[in-house]
Amino acid sequence: MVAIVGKPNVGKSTLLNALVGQKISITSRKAQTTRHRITGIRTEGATQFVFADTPGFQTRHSTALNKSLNKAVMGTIGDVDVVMLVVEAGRFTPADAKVLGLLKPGIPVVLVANKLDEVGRRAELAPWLQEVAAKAQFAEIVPMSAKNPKDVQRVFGILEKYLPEQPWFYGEDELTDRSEKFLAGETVREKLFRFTGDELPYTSTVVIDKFEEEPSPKFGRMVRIAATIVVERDGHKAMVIGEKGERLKRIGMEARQELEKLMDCKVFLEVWVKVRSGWADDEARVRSFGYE
Ligand SMILES: Nc1nc2c(ncn2[C@@H]2O[C@H](COP(=O)(O)OP(=O)(O)OP(=O)(O)O)[C@@H](O)[C@H]2O)c(=O)[nH]1
Repeated sequence: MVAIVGKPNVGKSTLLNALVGQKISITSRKAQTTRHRITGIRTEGATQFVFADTPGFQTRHSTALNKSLNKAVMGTIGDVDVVMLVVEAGRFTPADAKVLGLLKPGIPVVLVANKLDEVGRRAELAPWLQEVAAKAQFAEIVPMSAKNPKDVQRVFGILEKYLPEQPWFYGEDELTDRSEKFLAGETVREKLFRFTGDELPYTSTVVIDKFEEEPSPKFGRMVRIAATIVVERDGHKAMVIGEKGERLKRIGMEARQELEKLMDCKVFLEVWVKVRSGWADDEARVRSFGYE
């Protein structure tokens, strides 16, 4: 069991997807796009790596949503064999220190200095590496780029050393223990953020209202999905819908195409947009949307 922790936007989801070898978690330029603990599984030779992705640790705002996110981080890091603490190479901020402070003593921590490709000259990194080495007893410090396949491959050999000998938890071909319904919500959310760029606040979410499966003589299997994008303001709703509904159409179309590939079946997807102002501050509502 490997936990991937770190403040928002350092590249945890990118790293998880690269390690699993297939897109499981969503990534975006916007901070805090990962809201759930997502398990990705990779079996390499005799070793099975089970990864837990965690939401970026939010320290700035303290809404009900953020409290629930922070609880999810705490829940993940308690019971794993090794923790990968992801930071950006050349930077160790107070937010990184805060995440480090949450880690349970006794569990080995591999410090991943990600986005190495953004560091101009590697020699410049040496003093920084020395500085961070003094911050804690890291099992290893790994400067790398989650976008470089060679670096990612090297990570398996590093993590392996910290894993116990025991039977595998999952089958060799399994990639995630997440349901298709969950993946449907994540996929719509990824497209939503991709097509709205930085305009839409991260408090917008996606709720799956319907997920019905039926056999189909023509396609083998068919799934009907209804999704609602919940935003906080009328202005955000207009933004999501776009001119003449173009943007919403695009979000729905791309999400449907991706889901058909992911689930290997015919998908009918309806996407609606609703306004719920202030939902991020309402604890009961946060729970009803599935964030505990
Ligand atoms: N240049 C470069 N960019 C990267 C690398 N890894 C991730 N990124 C980019 O960094 C941004 C954030 O990546 P994510 O994987 O979504 O980050 P995250 O830590 O999961 O973010 P949260 O979900 O907010 O916690 C995206 O634009 C990625 O493409 C890397 O090795 N090099």
